[in-house]
Amino acid sequence: MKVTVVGAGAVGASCAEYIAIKDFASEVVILDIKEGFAEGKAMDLMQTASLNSFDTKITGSTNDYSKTADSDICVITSGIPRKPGMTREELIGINAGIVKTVSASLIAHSPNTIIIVVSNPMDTMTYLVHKTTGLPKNRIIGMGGALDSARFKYRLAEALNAPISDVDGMVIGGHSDKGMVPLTAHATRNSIKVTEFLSKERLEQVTEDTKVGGATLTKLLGTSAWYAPGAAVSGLVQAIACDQKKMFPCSTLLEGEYGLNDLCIGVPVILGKNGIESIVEIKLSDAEKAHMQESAKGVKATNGLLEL
Ligand SMILES: NC(=O)c1ccc[n+]([C@@H]2O[C@H](COP(=O)([O-])OP(=O)(O)OC[C@H]3O[C@@H](n4cnc5c(N)ncnc54)[C@H](O)[C@@H]3O)[C@@H](O)[C@H]2O)c1
Ligand SMILES: O=C(O)C[C@H](O)C(=O)O
Repeated sequence: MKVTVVGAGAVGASCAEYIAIKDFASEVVILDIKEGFAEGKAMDLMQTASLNSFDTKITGSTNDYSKTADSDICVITSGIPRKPGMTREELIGINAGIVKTVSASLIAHSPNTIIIVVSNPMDTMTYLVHKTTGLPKNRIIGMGGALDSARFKYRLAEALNAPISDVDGMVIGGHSDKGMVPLTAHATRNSIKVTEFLSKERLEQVTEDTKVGGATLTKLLGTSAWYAPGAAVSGLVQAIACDQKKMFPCSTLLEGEYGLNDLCIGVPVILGKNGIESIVEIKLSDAEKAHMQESAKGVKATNGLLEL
């Protein structure tokens, strides 16, 4: 199993590290445009192999896509992150050009690959990959919901004063400050709905804190987060590499599911060796449906800025 990660920055390196530590891939190639940067990150990570007990071989490449040839899975993290006060949507001007060029170069060397898009604004970048590469929809996956759900569980555990392992919950919708739809009515603590334990007001606070999770970290760090994003990507990569048939909310092209068309947005999917093996349609309340429609409107407005 060969995995390429484009972008050796904060998220790309974190993602490569988590993939290696989980020790399911034979090879991880990190590629960056900055001279020597990916090679340096790869060497530093390889020097953790004996300490962290993994056998995954990590190599780096300065923009030489021949090194990525025949990758089973490619992760795109290249592009600029936001600074405090910015929205993810403001990154479109620079990141669209990068994602378009990078995805074409990856596919030229790995025509059968599955692509995971991380660069922001992620739902729109995932749609761009659809529009420009012609890959089948099961092989283009946007990562956002897995991260947002992890943040949702963190906030739920905080509100419940419970260990995170007690808590389950999912965030669907767009990966944006306003577009996320945390499914509070479906969230549970050990199979009991959290609505049994938390007031409506406290759950509204959890929802709000979840939606601005990325912005909160960006304000604290001066740039956007990387540990949880890297871990979330590694979870998707592992589910595909190990054919786990796990359910994650991922951004995928919708063709009528959830009453939505011609956009990529986060919905629950099953991930296995073919990438997105199916889209799971769950029953939403009228309020949740309305939030999804509103979220889709936002994603479509950003898609409208693409020069296709
Ligand atoms: N979808 C998500 O949940 C999620 C989570 C975190 C970050 N992000 C996004 O991921 C992206 C990367 O964030 P980061 O914190 O790692 O940024 P970073 O600046 O640390 O790293 C980005 C890297 O991309 C490289 N790069 C730029 N253009 C390139 C090109 N054409 N080819 C190859 N490499 C290129 C840069 O040299 C840099 O090393 C941002 O757009 C950020 O918003 C998304
Ligand atoms: O917040 C960001 O801009 C980065 C990423 O999308 C995140 O949610 O951490």
